[in-house]
Amino acid sequence: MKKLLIVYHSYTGGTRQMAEAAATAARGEQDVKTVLMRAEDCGPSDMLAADGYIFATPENLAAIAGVMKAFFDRCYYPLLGEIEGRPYAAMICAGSDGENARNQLERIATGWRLKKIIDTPIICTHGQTEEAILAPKTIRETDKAQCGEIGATLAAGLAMGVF
Ligand SMILES: Cc1cc2nc3c(=O)[nH]c(=O)nc-3n(C[C@H](O)[C@H](O)[C@H](O)COP(=O)(O)O)c2cc1C
Repeated sequence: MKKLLIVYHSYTGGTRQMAEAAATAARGEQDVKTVLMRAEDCGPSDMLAADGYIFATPENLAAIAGVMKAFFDRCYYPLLGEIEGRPYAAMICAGSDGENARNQLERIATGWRLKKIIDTPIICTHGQTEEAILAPKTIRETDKAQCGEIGATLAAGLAMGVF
Protein backbone atom coordinates (compact mmCIF):
# COMPACT_ATOMS: atom_id res chain seq x y z
CA MET A 1 0.00 0.00 0.00
CA LYS A 2 1.25 3.49 -0.90
CA LYS A 3 2.00 5.89 1.95
CA LEU A 4 1.46 9.66 2.15
CA LEU A 5 3.42 11.47 4.86
CA ILE A 6 2.27 14.90 6.06
CA VAL A 7 4.93 16.76 8.05
CA TYR A 8 4.04 19.99 9.84
CA HIS A 9 4.88 22.45 12.54
CA SER A 10 2.53 24.93 14.20
CA TYR A 11 2.90 27.36 17.12
CA THR A 12 -0.61 28.77 17.30
CA GLY A 13 -2.65 26.05 15.61
CA GLY A 14 -3.19 27.39 12.09
CA THR A 15 -0.81 25.09 10.26
CA ARG A 16 -1.99 22.15 12.36
CA GLN A 17 -5.57 22.69 11.19
CA MET A 18 -4.36 22.92 7.59
CA ALA A 19 -2.36 19.68 7.92
CA GLU A 20 -5.28 17.93 9.61
CA ALA A 21 -7.63 19.04 6.82
CA ALA A 22 -5.24 17.59 4.25
CA ALA A 23 -4.93 14.35 6.24
CA THR A 24 -8.70 13.95 6.68
CA ALA A 25 -9.29 14.37 2.96
CA ALA A 26 -6.39 12.08 2.04
CA ARG A 27 -7.80 9.36 4.31
CA GLY A 28 -10.83 9.22 2.02
CA GLU A 29 -8.53 7.28 -0.29
CA GLN A 30 -8.72 3.70 1.01
CA ASP A 31 -5.69 2.44 -0.91
CA VAL A 32 -3.27 4.94 0.61
CA LYS A 33 -2.05 5.05 4.20
CA THR A 34 -1.85 8.68 5.35
CA VAL A 35 0.46 9.53 8.25
CA LEU A 36 0.44 12.93 9.97
CA MET A 37 3.66 13.76 11.86
CA ARG A 38 4.98 16.75 13.74
CA ALA A 39 8.28 17.91 12.28
CA GLU A 40 10.18 17.31 15.52
CA ASP A 41 9.15 13.63 15.49
CA CYS A 42 10.04 13.01 11.84
CA GLY A 43 13.36 11.60 10.66
CA PRO A 44 14.94 10.18 7.52
CA SER A 45 13.49 6.68 8.02
CA ASP A 46 9.94 8.10 8.15
CA MET A 47 10.62 10.00 4.94
CA LEU A 48 12.12 6.97 3.20
CA ALA A 49 9.12 4.82 4.14
CA ALA A 50 6.69 7.21 2.37
CA ASP A 51 5.88 7.51 -1.33
CA GLY A 52 4.75 11.15 -1.30
CA TYR A 53 4.83 14.15 1.01
CA ILE A 54 2.97 17.24 2.16
CA PHE A 55 5.02 19.81 4.09
CA ALA A 56 3.13 22.46 6.07
CA THR A 57 4.74 25.31 8.00
CA PRO A 58 4.10 28.80 9.28
CA GLU A 59 6.24 31.67 8.07
CA ASN A 60 8.21 32.95 11.06
CA LEU A 61 10.62 35.86 10.74
CA ALA A 62 10.47 35.68 6.95
CA ALA A 63 11.46 31.99 6.86
CA ILE A 64 10.01 28.54 7.46
CA ALA A 65 9.53 27.82 11.18
CA GLY A 66 12.75 26.86 12.96
CA VAL A 67 11.41 23.43 13.95
CA MET A 68 10.58 22.75 10.29
CA LYS A 69 14.04 23.94 9.27
CA ALA A 70 15.59 21.58 11.86
CA PHE A 71 13.60 18.71 10.33
CA PHE A 72 14.95 19.53 6.85
CA ASP A 73 18.48 20.01 8.22
CA ARG A 74 18.28 16.60 9.93
CA CYS A 75 16.95 14.80 6.85
CA TYR A 76 18.51 16.61 3.90
CA TYR A 77 21.81 14.79 3.39
CA PRO A 78 20.70 11.33 4.57
CA LEU A 79 17.97 11.46 1.89
CA LEU A 80 19.86 13.17 -0.92
CA GLY A 81 19.60 10.92 -3.98
CA GLU A 82 17.23 8.53 -2.15
CA ILE A 83 13.84 10.17 -2.75
CA GLU A 84 14.32 11.79 -6.16
CA GLY A 85 11.17 12.10 -8.27
CA ARG A 86 8.72 11.46 -5.45
CA PRO A 87 5.66 13.77 -5.45
CA TYR A 88 5.12 16.52 -2.92
CA ALA A 89 2.95 19.50 -2.09
CA ALA A 90 3.47 22.26 0.45
CA MET A 91 1.25 24.66 2.40
CA ILE A 92 2.27 27.89 4.14
CA CYS A 93 0.40 29.59 6.98
CA ALA A 94 1.33 33.28 7.32
CA GLY A 95 0.20 36.40 9.09
CA SER A 96 0.54 38.68 6.08
CA ASP A 97 3.22 37.49 3.65
CA GLY A 98 4.52 33.90 3.37
CA GLU A 99 6.50 34.31 0.14
CA ASN A 100 9.92 33.75 1.69
CA ALA A 101 8.81 30.61 3.48
CA ARG A 102 7.31 29.26 0.25
CA ASN A 103 10.49 29.97 -1.71
CA GLN A 104 12.70 28.47 0.98
CA LEU A 105 10.64 25.29 1.30
CA GLU A 106 10.36 24.79 -2.46
CA ARG A 107 14.09 25.30 -2.84
CA ILE A 108 14.80 22.53 -0.35
CA ALA A 109 12.33 20.24 -2.18
CA THR A 110 14.02 21.08 -5.48
CA GLY A 111 17.37 20.14 -3.91
CA TRP A 112 15.90 16.72 -3.15
CA ARG A 113 14.56 16.60 -6.75
CA LEU A 114 11.02 16.06 -5.48
CA LYS A 115 8.23 16.62 -7.98
CA LYS A 116 5.83 19.46 -7.07
CA ILE A 117 2.27 18.36 -7.80
CA ILE A 118 0.28 21.47 -6.85
CA ASP A 119 1.11 25.17 -6.50
CA THR A 120 1.90 25.95 -2.87
CA PRO A 121 -0.90 27.96 -1.23
CA ILE A 122 -0.26 30.65 1.35
CA ILE A 123 -3.10 30.76 3.88
CA CYS A 124 -3.19 34.14 5.61
CA THR A 125 -4.36 34.51 9.22
CA HIS A 126 -4.12 38.33 9.07
CA GLY A 127 -2.55 38.89 12.49
CA GLN A 128 -0.90 42.32 12.66
CA THR A 129 -0.59 43.12 16.37
CA GLU A 130 1.50 41.14 18.85
CA GLU A 131 -1.69 39.98 20.58
CA ALA A 132 -3.26 38.78 17.31
CA ILE A 133 -0.08 37.04 16.16
CA LEU A 134 0.29 35.11 19.42
CA ALA A 135 -3.43 34.19 19.67
CA PRO A 136 -4.70 30.70 18.76
CA LYS A 137 -5.72 30.61 15.09
CA THR A 138 -8.89 29.39 13.40
CA ILE A 139 -8.48 28.55 9.73
CA ARG A 140 -11.52 29.42 7.59
CA GLU A 141 -13.56 26.55 6.14
CA THR A 142 -12.76 27.66 2.57
CA ASP A 143 -9.04 27.54 3.34
CA LYS A 144 -9.36 24.15 5.01
CA ALA A 145 -11.21 22.94 1.92
CA GLN A 146 -8.23 24.06 -0.22
CA CYS A 147 -5.89 22.10 2.05
CA GLY A 148 -8.24 19.13 1.79
CA GLU A 149 -8.02 19.31 -2.01
CA ILE A 150 -4.26 19.02 -1.73
CA GLY A 151 -4.46 15.97 0.50
CA ALA A 152 -7.08 14.32 -1.71
CA THR A 153 -5.08 15.03 -4.89
CA LEU A 154 -1.85 13.59 -3.53
CA ALA A 155 -3.63 10.51 -2.17
CA ALA A 156 -5.59 9.89 -5.38
CA GLY A 157 -2.47 10.25 -7.52
CA LEU A 158 -0.53 7.85 -5.32
CA ALA A 159 -3.36 5.32 -5.42
CA MET A 160 -3.55 5.51 -9.23
CA GLY A 161 0.23 5.57 -9.65
CA VAL A 162 0.11 8.63 -11.89
CA PHE A 163 3.02 10.60 -10.38
C1 LIG B 1 7.86 34.83 15.88
C2 LIG B 1 6.89 35.01 14.75
C3 LIG B 1 7.33 35.50 13.55
C4 LIG B 1 6.43 35.68 12.49
N1 LIG B 1 6.90 36.14 11.29
C5 LIG B 1 6.05 36.25 10.23
C6 LIG B 1 6.55 36.65 8.95
O1 LIG B 1 7.73 36.87 8.75
N2 LIG B 1 5.65 36.75 7.92
C7 LIG B 1 4.31 36.50 8.09
O2 LIG B 1 3.54 36.61 7.14
N3 LIG B 1 3.82 36.10 9.30
C8 LIG B 1 4.66 35.96 10.36
N4 LIG B 1 4.19 35.53 11.58
C9 LIG B 1 2.76 35.21 11.70
C10 LIG B 1 2.49 33.72 11.55
O3 LIG B 1 2.98 33.23 10.33
C11 LIG B 1 0.98 33.47 11.61
O4 LIG B 1 0.49 33.89 12.87
C12 LIG B 1 0.60 32.03 11.34
O5 LIG B 1 -0.80 31.92 11.39
C13 LIG B 1 1.22 31.10 12.36
O6 LIG B 1 0.90 29.77 12.04
P1 LIG B 1 0.62 28.71 13.21
O7 LIG B 1 -0.71 29.13 13.81
O8 LIG B 1 0.57 27.41 12.55
O9 LIG B 1 1.73 28.83 14.20
C14 LIG B 1 5.07 35.36 12.65
C15 LIG B 1 4.63 34.83 13.89
C16 LIG B 1 5.53 34.66 14.92
C17 LIG B 1 5.04 34.10 16.22
